[in-house]
Amino acid sequence: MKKIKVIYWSGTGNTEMMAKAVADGASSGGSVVELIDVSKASVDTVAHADAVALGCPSMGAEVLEEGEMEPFIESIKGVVSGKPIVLFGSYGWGDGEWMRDWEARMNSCGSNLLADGLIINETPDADALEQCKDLGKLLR
Ligand SMILES: Cc1cc2nc3c(=O)[nH]c(=O)nc-3n(C[C@H](O)[C@H](O)[C@H](O)COP(=O)(O)O)c2cc1C
Repeated sequence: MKKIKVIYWSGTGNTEMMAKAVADGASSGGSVVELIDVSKASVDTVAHADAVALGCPSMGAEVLEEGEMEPFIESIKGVVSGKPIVLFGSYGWGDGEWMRDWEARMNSCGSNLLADGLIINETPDADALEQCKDLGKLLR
């Protein structure tokens, strides 16, 4: 059975809602799925996973959240080569630049990105949550 980790940071809950839906989709195939706040994740969490979903909203000026998510992504650079990964996150007023930069960064570490990063404007509606579930299914 596959071990799938959904690791996220969320300030006001929008990306957390996405993360729960991604985890829902990922578990629909009987895989073992764990939803983890990034503050409780480590390099080993990613290293020992068969597939990983990473979620973070656009923060700062089109960057990852800098206190926890940014250092975490930096820390996992050495263990993501070939790893099946999907990225997701909520944003406000931008055009998704943070996600494009994040994808490029994961690609440069050799990650196996299974889809384009899923970006949702502010609070996900029912359709957005379905998109999150579908994203999660790719990890199964
Ligand atoms: C400090 C701060 C910086 C932000 N910077 C951006 C930004 O550069 N681009 C953007 O599109 N949205 C930006 N936002 C909006 C958030 O990405 C948006 O509200 C998102 O839904 C928050 O997700 P969360 O509820 O998971 O924290 C920012 C929000 C905050 C609080």
